[in-house]
Amino acid sequence: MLAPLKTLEQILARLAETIDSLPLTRSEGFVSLVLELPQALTIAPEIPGPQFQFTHNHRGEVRAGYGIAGEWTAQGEARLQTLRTGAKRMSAHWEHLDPDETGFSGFAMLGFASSPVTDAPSEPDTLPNALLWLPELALSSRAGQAAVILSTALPIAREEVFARWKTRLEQVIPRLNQPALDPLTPARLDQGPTEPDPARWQDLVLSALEQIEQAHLEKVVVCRRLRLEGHRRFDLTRLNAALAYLFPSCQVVTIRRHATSFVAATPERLFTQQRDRIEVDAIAGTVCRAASADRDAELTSALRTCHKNLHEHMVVVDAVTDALGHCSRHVEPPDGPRVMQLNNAQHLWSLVRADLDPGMDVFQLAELLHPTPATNGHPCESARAWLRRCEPIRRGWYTGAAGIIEPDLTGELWVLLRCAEIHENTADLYAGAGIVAGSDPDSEWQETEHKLAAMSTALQFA
Ligand SMILES: C=C(O[C@@H]1C=C(C(=O)O)C=C[C@H]1O)C(=O)O
Repeated sequence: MLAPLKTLEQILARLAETIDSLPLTRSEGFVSLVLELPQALTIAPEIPGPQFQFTHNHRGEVRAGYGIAGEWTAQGEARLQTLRTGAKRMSAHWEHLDPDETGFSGFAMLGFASSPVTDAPSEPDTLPNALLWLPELALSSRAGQAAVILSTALPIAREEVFARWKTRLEQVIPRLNQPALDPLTPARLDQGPTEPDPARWQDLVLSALEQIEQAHLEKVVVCRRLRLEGHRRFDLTRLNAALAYLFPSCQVVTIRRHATSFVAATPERLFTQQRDRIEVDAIAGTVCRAASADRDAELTSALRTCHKNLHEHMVVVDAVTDALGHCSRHVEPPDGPRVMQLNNAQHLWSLVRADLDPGMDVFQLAELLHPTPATNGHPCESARAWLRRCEPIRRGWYTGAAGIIEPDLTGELWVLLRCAEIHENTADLYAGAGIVAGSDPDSEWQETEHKLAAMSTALQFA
């Protein structure tokens, strides 16, 4: 194994050898230079400045981006169309050079808030409503192989881009695969306010149930926010490592533009698109886990047979199947429900797969699928209107989506659940629960407690 400094030296030498083959004087577009890394990654380093990271332990995949080579932001009902226009231009004029024949290519991150409408003017420290982001330096690791991808907007002078890329490489490469940090003792976290409080939650769920009884709604997802204060500044490297360890089948997401970081460990894909194939996770219907194997098996079997949970689940499956019907040649019968077990909860989970109409891209699919009734409700517009009127918190990026966009504008988006906004030693955690006929306010509150435990447990180790 090469020492990190040796790796840096070799990559800088490779950059110097190859930079003259790049079309840097072209009048528009982007160019990416892909260089091989000697070793796969398990996690990407935390560096000050704009950064995103997606780590999936079971898949053995890491993708991360640092700095900004290109970015597009948007808000309002047309936000995804606006970003799509930028993305199409990027994709049409994006050249790759892969001298080491790694097979990796550049990628962008797409992410957006739950609602396209931001009521309050966004604070300087929050993420934009919707964001497409081509990083200056990206790391990609899968199947035991890894690459670093350097990108820039064109035209650019050779000296300028060389200096920029060199600075980024010097920041990132020596910190790859550093030995794991020594563990800290788990820290006590102080509970701050929870919004809505338990009394307001009761009112909110009862008022949702009234809407359901009057047949204005079939399902609506009610959410809450909990503030936790740590006794030390949360360390994102430790937090990512703890989340990846505790939730190996989830996508651990970190997005940071300013001082506040958005972090999630989500089990739910909005979709994965590979060429004309799509796969969607329909996840809804939740019970907790139990330490005793017998009790745990009882809970699993109760989940499988509970009418309320099955109904809550099928609302999502049907809505996803229906949405895919609008963009597919063939939608397969849903595969499920099976039970997805995480260490803090178990969910009913179905896979919905389809063969897409030709030419579909991530932006069109996100437009059709977001939000599913797993995080919003059904019928979609009535649930949205009710939530806008009654929900006491602003969701921000919680229940939005984020993921990786490939150069051909296919890709994968994850629903932003089990998440927190983190600033220094303060974390705002979010969780919600689907309300259908038969839901009980106290049990739904308990369900949000179990969901919040995903992040609060990991934060104790950060
Ligand atoms: C809304 C959340 O989760 C969603 C709601 C679920 C449910 O109500 O059973 C299950 C999984 C997610 O689709 C959350 O985690 O905050």
